[in-house]
Amino acid sequence: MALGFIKKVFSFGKEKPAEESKASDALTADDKASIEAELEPHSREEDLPVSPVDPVAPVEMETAGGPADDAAEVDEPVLLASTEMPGELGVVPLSLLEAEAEAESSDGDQSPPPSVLPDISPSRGEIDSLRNDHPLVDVADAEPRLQVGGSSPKQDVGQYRSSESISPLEGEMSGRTEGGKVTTSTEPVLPKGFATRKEAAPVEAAPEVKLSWFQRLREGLSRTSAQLTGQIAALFTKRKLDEATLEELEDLLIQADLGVETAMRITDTLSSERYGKDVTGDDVSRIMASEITKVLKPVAKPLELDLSHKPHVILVVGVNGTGKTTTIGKLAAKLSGSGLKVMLAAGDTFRAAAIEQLKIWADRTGSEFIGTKLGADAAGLAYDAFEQAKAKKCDVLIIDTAGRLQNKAELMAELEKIVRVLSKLDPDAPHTVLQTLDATTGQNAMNQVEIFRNVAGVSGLIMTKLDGTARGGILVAIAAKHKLPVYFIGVGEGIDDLEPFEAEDFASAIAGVSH
Ligand SMILES: Nc1nc2c(ncn2[C@@H]2O[C@H](COP(=O)(O)OP(=O)(O)OP(=O)(O)O)[C@@H](O)[C@H]2O)c(=O)[nH]1
Repeated sequence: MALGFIKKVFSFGKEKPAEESKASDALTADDKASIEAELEPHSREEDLPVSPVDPVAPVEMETAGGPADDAAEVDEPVLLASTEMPGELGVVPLSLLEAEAEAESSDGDQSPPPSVLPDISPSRGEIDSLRNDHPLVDVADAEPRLQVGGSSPKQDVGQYRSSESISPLEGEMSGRTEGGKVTTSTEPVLPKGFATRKEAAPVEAAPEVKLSWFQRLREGLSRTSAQLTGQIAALFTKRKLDEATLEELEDLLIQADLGVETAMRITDTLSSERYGKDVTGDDVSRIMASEITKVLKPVAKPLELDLSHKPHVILVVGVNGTGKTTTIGKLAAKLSGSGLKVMLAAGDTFRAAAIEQLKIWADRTGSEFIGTKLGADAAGLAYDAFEQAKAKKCDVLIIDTAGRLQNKAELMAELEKIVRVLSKLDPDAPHTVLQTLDATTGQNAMNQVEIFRNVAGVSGLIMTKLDGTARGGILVAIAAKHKLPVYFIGVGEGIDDLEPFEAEDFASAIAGVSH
């Protein structure tokens, strides 16, 4: 296609018609040389001057020609394309170009108005000579490269884009000549020395992988297990099993909160199997997992519901912050998810946020909700809840309670009263007293079980936050001492992050072995 014209466009500034180059004539030869030298490096797109963004066409302008002053610098083989195509195929009507050329030739002032692209618009003479030189090529053919970004050439929207930002569609629209023939191609044909920059494929964010509950349990207990297995491995490096190593091992196991009873079970078994022989850390871990499983298996029980009660009343107790409210929400989700009608009662009347939090869980799980005002009598609320749950034929009523151990006497009195009131309505109520234990608290959990067991007659446990930096060893000690059922474990804050307690899983996570 109009190669002559393209050449002209590319060599703009070097072969200006006399009338167009008057402004630059004012420059000295030295000035010109320095300008040319300065222009030379602008062979890369990023070096081109950037114009203000066109509000009419706020599109992917990679390179834009500035107003007329800057235009003199665009002495580059930059292909031009329209961002907004006036008229058919975005071609500037010939009449406009002619009018522009006329205006230029008649205008005494040689510095063109900034809104026009005088530096690259062909003059009338150029257009005519283009016609004569290439009779088969319509002038319009050349013009998609010569664009004013609006319908009027007077608009200050001289958007120049490098060929790299010309879309394939535009490339297709802008026919070109090859060997004198008009061709169309989807890719813009670039001059030698140029290459189309391919857009880098967007980097896909790695999908967030949610760990399985067992992985979270393992991770939560990894501190306990890593510390323990590391110490055990160090203890048994190139040592035969003797009294001293057994004693040291027992100490390590007790420090890991497993309790004296379980620690002795492990050392006894190890001693009977390997006394006087070489022992590796793996041997100890395997025996440890097996002995812990034996301690936990009897307490890993499902939470039994007696649905003949309607409602089966579950009273949830525990120190504040151990996860009572969250666990109630998770339980409600499981129960209502299996079609049971559940009511949640906000018996922690000391904390407005606790009431609000339980209400949110009730809404989330489609459970009935009953609450009272802040500071109201919790036992009264428990009574009302029981009556209402009966009236509404709820299958399960779960009652939240306050857990401020710092006021132990008051707490004991309140819990005792709740239990007493409930048993007036049903001698077996509450049918389950669940205590939540925070796995990150370690040894303190043992004391908590003792206190709440005496006050509220705890009948089963749920250990929460086993996904955190848990110190799960204490559950083994509690199981060995209290033999209370452990129903579930909390492995996250989400509604589904409550798993039935499995002795083997827990034991192997603590011992750091796979099973
Ligand atoms: N990571 C983790 N966080 C938990 C788990 N269970 C509860 N939590 C968080 O522990 C915090 C305390 O939980 P709550 O349910 O409010 O505890 P609470 O015993 O009802 O506390 P009070 O209302 O103050 O008596 C909240 O931020 C819970 O999201 C769990 O299994 N894993």
